[in-house]
Amino acid sequence: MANQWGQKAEELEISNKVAGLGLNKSIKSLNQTTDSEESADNANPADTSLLMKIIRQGLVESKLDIEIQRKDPNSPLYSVKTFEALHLKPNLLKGVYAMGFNAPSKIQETALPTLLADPPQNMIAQSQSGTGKTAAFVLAMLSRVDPTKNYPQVLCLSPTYELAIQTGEVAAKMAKFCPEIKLKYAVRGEEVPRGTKITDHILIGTPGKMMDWGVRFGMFDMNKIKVFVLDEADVMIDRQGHQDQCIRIHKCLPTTCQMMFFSATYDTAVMEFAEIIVPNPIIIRLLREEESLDNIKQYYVKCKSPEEKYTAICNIYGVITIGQAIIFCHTRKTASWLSEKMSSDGHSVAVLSGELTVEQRIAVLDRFRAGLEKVLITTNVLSRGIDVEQVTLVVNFDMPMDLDRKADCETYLHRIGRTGRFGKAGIAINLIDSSLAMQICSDIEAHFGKKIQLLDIEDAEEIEKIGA
Ligand SMILES: Nc1ncnc2c1ncn2[C@@H]1O[C@H](COP(=O)(O)OP(=O)(O)OP(=O)(O)O)[C@@H](O)[C@H]1O
Repeated sequence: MANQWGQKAEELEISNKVAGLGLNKSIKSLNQTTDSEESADNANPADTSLLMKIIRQGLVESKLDIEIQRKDPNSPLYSVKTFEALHLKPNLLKGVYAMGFNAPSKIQETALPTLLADPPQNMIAQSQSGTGKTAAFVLAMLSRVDPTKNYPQVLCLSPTYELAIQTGEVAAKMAKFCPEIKLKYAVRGEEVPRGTKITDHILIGTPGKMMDWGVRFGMFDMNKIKVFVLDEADVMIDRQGHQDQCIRIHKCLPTTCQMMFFSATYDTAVMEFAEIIVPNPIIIRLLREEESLDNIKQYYVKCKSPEEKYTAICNIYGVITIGQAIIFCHTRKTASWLSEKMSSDGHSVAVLSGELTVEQRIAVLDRFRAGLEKVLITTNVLSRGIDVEQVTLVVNFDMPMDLDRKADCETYLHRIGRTGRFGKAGIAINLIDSSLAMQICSDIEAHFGKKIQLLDIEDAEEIEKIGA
């Protein structure tokens, strides 16, 4: 059965998974601001997570420490350096190795012994995208199942259809040698006739479907659920609709149910919510590798119009040798105007903005990574998460600002900052065409305490110096 289920995941090739699923529609409906070409083009968090998952090429290793908080000092806590030390069922261990995992990742070292311990421990875990969270909770889910009992024992909630499918695929692969474990997607399109009792052991899906099956139609007994996983907890809880559904599902779970919340980020409100609904949790956080502005030479150029901004970019290009560049615009309209202008002047340009499906975004990023285009013009759909080593120049065609038109320092950092892994030197150029943009630039300078120098774009010698 696990195979059959795995087959379903495999049948859904990336193109099927991400295209034609109304994702484009969901981007628009979830994020009103992307509706107009002329309004700020921002990222939808669920789409960003999906994009990150799909484009990731492997594990993000971290040398940073894990921070652990536990309310109950008696709860066991130890870490493992090998998967054998977890005493998994042999076929599960075989599945883990078949996936090419030789040793637990940093977050897995700490999370797994706790997740597998008896009596079960609740956990709230945070670590950045790509550090092995999904693999950790999926392994815990599979380990907890008693396959001799034919009813749902594990629920795993994801914010969207596509993210649920991603998690399901990991579970299917890991359970490859455990055909006795039955898994089922609780997502749109999956129908169970009324009056049927679900016999699968693990349900992975979205809150609406899970509510319908478990709470509204009683297709399984919520009281028998042993493990409840909330994946992408920040995205789940951030959206009011999901938060209500999560609470309603959670209320029907037995007090003995083990809760596992996993997320790349938790803002304060989300963490407060998590701590309310997860009794006595062990909280683990893998400190994230922060971006920094060290190694980045920052400049601003005064311009009077978008045309002058364009000329500024051309002047810079004419004088210094640039590996690859990313240019950030505020709206889709500006992004497409700029790309047309640059293309007609013979630059090889790619555009990545909010109207593209996740599949199209991946294609654009793949081409850019491969160096097929030298310039990537984008909006805030890509402020974070693209570590392209060869990018040497970042241009803020429009300065990042929040909804109150104030400096958005965090976005600025994500746009131009580098992590230690990609710590090569870079150049950032801010194009300033209004007093508001100037104000934002000064606020950013003050915020980071790092000088942003004026660059005279007419002066080739000066431009040459920045490339040196
Ligand atoms: N122990 C491991 N050894 C090698 N590769 C691993 C290990 N654990 C996970 N991976 C791989 O690393 C990548 C990232 O893992 P995973 O998807 O579990 O991260 P994540 O933290 O859940 O990311 P996200 O926040 O985007 O969901 C995947 O390709 C996964 O197959």
